[in-house]
Amino acid sequence: MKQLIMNASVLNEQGEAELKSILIADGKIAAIVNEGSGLSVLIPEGASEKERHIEKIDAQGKLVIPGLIDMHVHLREPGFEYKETIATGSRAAVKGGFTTIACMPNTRPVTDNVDTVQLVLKKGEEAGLAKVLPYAAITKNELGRELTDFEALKAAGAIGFTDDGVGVQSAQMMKDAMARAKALDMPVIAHCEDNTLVEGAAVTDGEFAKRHGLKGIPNESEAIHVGRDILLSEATGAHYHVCHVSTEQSVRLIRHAKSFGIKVTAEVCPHHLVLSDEDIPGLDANWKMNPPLRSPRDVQACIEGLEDGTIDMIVTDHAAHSEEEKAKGMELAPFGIVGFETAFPLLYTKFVATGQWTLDFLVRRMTADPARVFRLNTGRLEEGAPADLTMIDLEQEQAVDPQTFASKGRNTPFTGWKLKGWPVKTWVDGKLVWSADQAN
Ligand SMILES: NC(=O)N[C@@H](CC(=O)O)C(=O)O
Ligand SMILES: [Zn+2]
Ligand SMILES: [Zn+2]
Repeated sequence: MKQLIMNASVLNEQGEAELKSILIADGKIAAIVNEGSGLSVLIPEGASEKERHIEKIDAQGKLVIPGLIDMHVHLREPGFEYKETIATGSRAAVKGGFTTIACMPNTRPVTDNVDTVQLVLKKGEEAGLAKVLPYAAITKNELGRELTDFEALKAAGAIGFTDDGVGVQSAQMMKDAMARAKALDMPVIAHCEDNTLVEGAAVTDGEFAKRHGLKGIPNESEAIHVGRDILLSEATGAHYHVCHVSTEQSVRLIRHAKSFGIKVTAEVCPHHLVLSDEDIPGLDANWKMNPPLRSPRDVQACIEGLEDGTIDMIVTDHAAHSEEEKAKGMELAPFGIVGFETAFPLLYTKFVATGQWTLDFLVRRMTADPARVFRLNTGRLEEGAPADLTMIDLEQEQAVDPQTFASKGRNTPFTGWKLKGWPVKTWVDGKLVWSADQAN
């Protein structure tokens, strides 16, 4: 059946909002016409009764954008279903306006084999919500000792290689990985962390660590890998994508590499754009993630990097943990926070509502830019594109309440934050997969 979203506020090429009607047919955007053009332009003359039947949805002037894309998420299945499952994670994703999500391989077993890649794809399809794209591990068990079978993993449907959760410690291993990825025209996505510089620390090396007598994670532990891997990307020609950039030094290195035409791309998380270590209220592990919250100067560098295109896209690094795990305190709890259900309103409120960014800029960094970097057939509002769409109520203001999350994870530092710009409906391939007014 065809659907018509009427009175939708749509951003045009110039980033200006215009009122449009969007016709969806066969899971695709069939037409986008000026509001008020009438149905006659959409229904061919002599159309049958069936062709004339269109379900109408009145957007009432709300924003409709391409479905958000999140290229860095943890869905925990298989192996850690008590934290999250592919079904609960996908539901949290579409509730947050995300229609395509790429999940990390630090599951149990690690997604280092064909069966697990296929299992993730199958569970993603069964959930029938967001499009779930699996990454495969670079090394077996993410132990950094032996490369996985890149050819077979690509053939099974993996979209890139990463040992996220841990850095690949050996430069030779990373170089071999990039050479093989290059031969297969696949990206290498890297969690950048030199273990010899970290040694069990939980927070950044800075004011907060000093005040609480904690060991610190220095900026160089990230940037050393970024610098090393940029050189390896140059040597091998591989597409190298930097995970969750958090330091001024990493931004500087990536900017420099891009100016030399090296094939490096990068992502940043909302929390690294909005919070610094100075905001951490105490030893609450809901403020613990990897990389850690850095100094205000690093936050500023990440914002500037995103603004000038050094950093290509925003990702959530959605990483659910159980309440018991997070109750262990700052030093013992696992790293990671959830992100799907707060990302858009958080960034809209902090950067767009304040006038620092245009709405179009924020939307591009969460849709067209990740689609371009990872060559995905989505992320654009265009005739013929898949009908992956998100409707957002820019006026609705609401406090973040983790008890209402669709995710199993409640681990967020944003509890109680009053935010605007909440997603209200999400379509994937033309199917309405989430609607605020139908949610319980
Ligand atoms: N980001 C995190 O703090 N945690 C991630 C791992 C990771 O992304 O490195 C996790 O799997 O929990
Ligand atoms: Zn990581
Ligand atoms: Zn991650």
